[in-house]
Amino acid sequence: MNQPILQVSGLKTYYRTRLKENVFAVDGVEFGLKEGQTLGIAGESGCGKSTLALSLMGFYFPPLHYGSGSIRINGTDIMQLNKEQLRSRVLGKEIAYIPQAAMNALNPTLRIIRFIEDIMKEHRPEMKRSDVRKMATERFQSLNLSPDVLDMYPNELSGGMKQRTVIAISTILNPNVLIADEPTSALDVTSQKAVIRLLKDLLKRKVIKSLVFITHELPLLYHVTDEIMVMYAGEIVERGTAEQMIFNPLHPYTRKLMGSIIVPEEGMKEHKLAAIPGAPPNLKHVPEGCRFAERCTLVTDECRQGKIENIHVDGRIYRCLLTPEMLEQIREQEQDGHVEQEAVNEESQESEQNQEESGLNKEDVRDVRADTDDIADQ
Ligand SMILES: Nc1ncnc2c1ncn2[C@@H]1O[C@H](COP(=O)(O)OP(=O)(O)OP(=O)(O)O)[C@@H](O)[C@H]1O
Repeated sequence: MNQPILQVSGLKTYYRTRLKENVFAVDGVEFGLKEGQTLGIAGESGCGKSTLALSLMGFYFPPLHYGSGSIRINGTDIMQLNKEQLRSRVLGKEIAYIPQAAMNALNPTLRIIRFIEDIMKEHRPEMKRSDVRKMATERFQSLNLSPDVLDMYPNELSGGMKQRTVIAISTILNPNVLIADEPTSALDVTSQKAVIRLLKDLLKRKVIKSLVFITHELPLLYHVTDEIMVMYAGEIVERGTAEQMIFNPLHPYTRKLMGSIIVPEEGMKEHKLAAIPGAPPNLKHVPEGCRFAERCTLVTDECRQGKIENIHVDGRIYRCLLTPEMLEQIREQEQDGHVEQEAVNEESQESEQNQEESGLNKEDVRDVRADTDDIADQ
């Protein structure tokens, strides 16, 4: 297949606090992204998702610092570029980033067209204002956004429309990679679906060539991305296809994450939640061995020693000492226990006590996917 558009190797980045302590927020991250690929990044709050996004953009401004590793975009290691080269050659063109809550950061005193004019002034100074407007109008029309929006102020737009407008502005230079950080959070379900439809449209029309979608809602990614990576305490602990990660997660953390997430969509409201006991480790003092060990029900002494290597199986990767066979055996035991528990609960009418250890009901996720696809096809 084609070469990766984005190739990240051994990336380590950290925050240097005012007290001169280091917070190792991204610690040895490796992954590649090819043309046409969509990759989801999921994990609890504070596991390093946004820091990874900032790092990929080369946004190293104190307190964030680059430690080591490489970030290659179309073969160019962006860590070898100076700030000016990064700004003129890479940002917005090769890789674009929509930060969390970007829609609330638009200057309220400017009409939408001004944001686009400013970008084009910087990157295509030869373009006349009238041509910029023509291009913006065509782009908005092609993405099913009303061109009337171009003459409106941000505060005149609804939350969902504002978010879609931000996405349209951020991709105006047709970046190879779009990184969207929690683009659907704080939106109602209808607006979430409209945002997802827009992202799919951007890919279909080849405005963008690949997508990285960051969220703490792992199941949401099933509708959006082909592959999913789960982050925990600065590391990638598992990567696989969306199908594998949602329905057959291997890493004990991914399994817990699947059992703990609130998905505000039809069909999932009945899903019983099981919070993950404990908290992630302090990233100022990362523990030896597996970083999830303190919260893992399958922990052994061995997990707390040395470096935990990635296991590669069936095209997926996970970081745990347990083999796939052992994990499968444990899953079967859990499921047996779960079925027995359900029978007891039915008898005693105490079904609320019944909490799943991991994994969603397959029908639930498929219902939501069908629902989203319906909307996407409209
Ligand atoms: N400016 C900062 N200075 C010091 N530490 C920081 C700073 N910003 C983030 N961190 C720490 O870096 C770690 C990773 O944070 P990050 O925001 O990347 O996580 P996240 O997974 O994106 O979380 P969320 O989903 O809440 O945005 C956390 O331990 C966080 O406390």
